[in-house]
Amino acid sequence: MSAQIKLSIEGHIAVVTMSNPPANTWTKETLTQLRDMVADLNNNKDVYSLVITGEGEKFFSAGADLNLFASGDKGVAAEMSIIFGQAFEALSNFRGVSIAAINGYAMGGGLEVALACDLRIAEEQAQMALPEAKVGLLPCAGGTQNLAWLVGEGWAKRMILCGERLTAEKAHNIGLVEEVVAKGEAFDKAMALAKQVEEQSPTSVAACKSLIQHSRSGTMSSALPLERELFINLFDTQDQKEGVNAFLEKRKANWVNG
Ligand SMILES: C/C=C/C(=O)SCCNC(=O)CCNC(=O)[C@H](O)C(C)(C)COP(=O)(O)OP(=O)(O)OC[C@H]1O[C@@H](n2cnc3c(N)ncnc32)[C@H](O)[C@@H]1OP(=O)(O)O
Repeated sequence: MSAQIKLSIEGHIAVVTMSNPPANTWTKETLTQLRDMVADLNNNKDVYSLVITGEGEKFFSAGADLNLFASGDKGVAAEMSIIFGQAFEALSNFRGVSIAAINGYAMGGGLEVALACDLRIAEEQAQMALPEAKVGLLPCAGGTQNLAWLVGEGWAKRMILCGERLTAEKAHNIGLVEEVVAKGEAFDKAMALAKQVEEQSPTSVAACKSLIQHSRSGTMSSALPLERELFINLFDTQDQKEGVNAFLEKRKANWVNG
């Protein structure tokens, strides 16, 4: 079977393209491909960031392939919810910076994959929703938690309980996406941000990301000692010495990701 989740590596950036026409929907196969791809990328020390986008002009992703749920088979529900969890948790835990370039509709699991990323850039015509309840389902791929965390309970409830679909502008106003760009420009903007990431030490970025993730589940009293511990651990890396010395020597740092 040809890849429906396509990968290309451009310098230090992994470009992941959802390519399952017509709506770039998620199936067991596409989720397995994403899960395994992110695991491989985590082992590639040359990759510092990941940009994910949808093929075509209309859809980022319309979420789970609803044909899979038509029979009402509970076994399929269990299988799909597990692989959704594995794929999107792998993405959330990606060592580098992940950026969703939302180039069209991001619905259900299609928005949840963007919510599993660190950053989101949407094109002006993109629309976003978690409409699972409209079809008797619920967002089972982190959506209830990630959305509420990102935009607060009020807007999460408007979107999940009332099925409200947001324009890119509205999504920006409530903090669901950090930036809105013109049609056709999300990918280039995401790549530019990923290039910006290359100026940071990848070891620092990985440690900082794990600390920010910790803020969701840990307490301040556990986070502050962890911050100090990871700060001290950076001094075991070459990147720490390279970064400080490059500054003092007024030159660009050459990261080794270690
Ligand atoms: C844990 C995760 C759970 C989930 O993700 S559940 C799924 C949540 N997602 C949705 O409910 C979105 C369903 N799709 C839509 O509501 C609409 O699409 C849009 C509003 C996004 C766009 O509407 P329009 O412009 O009229 O396009 P169109 O004709 O509906 O879609 C083009 C083709 O794509 C297929 N399609 C769209 N979404 C899905 C889907 N989620 N599962 C399976 N097929 C889908 C359609 O059926 C159609 O196909 P054809 O051209 O053969 O008629």
